[in-house]
Amino acid sequence: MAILTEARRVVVKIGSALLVDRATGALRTDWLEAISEDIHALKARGADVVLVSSGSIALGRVILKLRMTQLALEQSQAAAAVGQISLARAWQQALAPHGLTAAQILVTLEDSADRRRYLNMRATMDTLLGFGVVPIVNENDTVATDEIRYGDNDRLAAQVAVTVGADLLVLLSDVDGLYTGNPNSDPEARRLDVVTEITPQIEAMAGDAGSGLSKGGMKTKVMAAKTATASGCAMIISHGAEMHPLRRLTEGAPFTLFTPHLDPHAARKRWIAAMKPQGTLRVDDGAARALAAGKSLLPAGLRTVEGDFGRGEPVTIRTLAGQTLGQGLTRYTAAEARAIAGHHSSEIEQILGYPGRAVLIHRDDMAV
Ligand SMILES: Nc1ncnc2c1ncn2[C@@H]1O[C@H](COP(=O)(O)OP(=O)(O)O)[C@@H](O)[C@H]1O
Ligand SMILES: N[C@@H](CCC(=O)OP(=O)(O)O)C(=O)O
Repeated sequence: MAILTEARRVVVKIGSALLVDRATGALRTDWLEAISEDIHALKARGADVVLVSSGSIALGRVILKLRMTQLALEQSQAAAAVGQISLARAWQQALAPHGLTAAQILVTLEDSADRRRYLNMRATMDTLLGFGVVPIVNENDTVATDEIRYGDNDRLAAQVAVTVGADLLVLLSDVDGLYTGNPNSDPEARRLDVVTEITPQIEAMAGDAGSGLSKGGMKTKVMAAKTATASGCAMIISHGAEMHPLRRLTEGAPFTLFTPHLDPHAARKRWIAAMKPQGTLRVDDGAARALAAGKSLLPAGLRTVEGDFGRGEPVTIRTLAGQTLGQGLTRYTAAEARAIAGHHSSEIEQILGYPGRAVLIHRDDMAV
C-alpha cells in the first residue's frame, strides 16, 4: 500500500483488545514483538513513528484482580495507574531488540486545548522524533475525570496526529474497517474501501464498541477521522490482531482509508492564519527578508511589540512601515518579547534570567 510506504510521519493507535488476551488478561507479548519489528521497518525507511497505546486499564484490572464488570471511574483510574507501568515496560522491552528507544507521554484533553501545553508537547515530540525515539502516548487516566477526558484513544490519537503534523494515522482495531453497519450484528454490512467525505450517512453507520475491553467503538473512530483529515492527515482503520499488522497492510490486508483534505503543512498554516491575533510584532527589513525566505523569526529582528499576549498566542507580524507579513504563534510573552527585542538568541538567558527558545516564532508556527 503506497500510503504506508510513503508516509513520513505515522501515528499508530493500538486498542486494548489487541494488546491484552481477552481470556487470560495477559499481555500478548508475541504480538508486541511482531509489531515492534514492523515499526522498526517503518523507521528504517525513514518514517517517524508515534504510538498511541491503550491497555493500561485492561492490564491494571487484572493485576488488581478486579472483576470483569463495568468499573467505577475511580477504579479505572487506579487500574490505569497500575497497568500503565507494565504497558510502558512491555513496549520498552519489545522495541529494545531493534535498537529503538521508547518514551512515555501521558496527556489529557486539557493538554491539547491549552495552546501553551500543546506547543510544549509539539516541541518535545519533535525533539524525541529527532532523536529517533518512539513516543508512546496514552491518556493520563489517573488525573482525567469525566468532563476533561477523551475516554477513548481514537480521538486522542487523532489529536496527537494533528499535533505532530503526521501524514498518516493508522487505527488498529478488532475490525478491518468501517462497515455500512455493525458487522457483529448486521450480516448485510459491507466494508468501505475509501471514505472521501464524512457525511451524516457515514456517521450514522458507526456504532458503539463490541468488546468489553474497548471504549469508543466505530463512533469515536469516525470522529477521529474528521479531526485527522481536516488537518491533512490520512486515516486508516484496519484489523490488528494478527501478527505483523503493519507489514500486512503493505501486503494487501483489507482496510478503510479516509482521505485527507489538505496536506498537514497547509492545514496547519490555515489554522494559524484563522486565529484572532492578540498583538503585533514589528520587525526590521532583515527579518522581513528571512521570513520571505521561509525562516523563523529571531528576537534580533524584532523592533517593537504591541499588545499583551501569552506564550503560544497568535500575533501579527508587520514591518516598521506597517506592511503585514503574516501571523504566527509566539514562543514568548509580550513582556519577554519586549525585553529581548533586537537581541541575539545567545543573550536571551542573560536578559530574562532563564534559558528560553532560540526563536521567537518558529517557521512551522507561522503563516506568511
Ligand atoms: N459500522 C461499523 N463498522 C465496523 N465496526 C463497527 C461499526 N459499528 C460498530 N462497530 C463496532 O466497533 C468495534 C471496534 O471498536 P472498538 O471495540 O472500540 O475497538 P478498539 O479497541 O480497537 O478501539 C467493532 O468490533 C464493532 O463491534
Ligand atoms: N487510556 C485507556 C484507553 C481507553 C481506550 O480508548 O481503549 P480502546 O478503545 O481499547 O482503544 C487505557 O489505557 O486503558
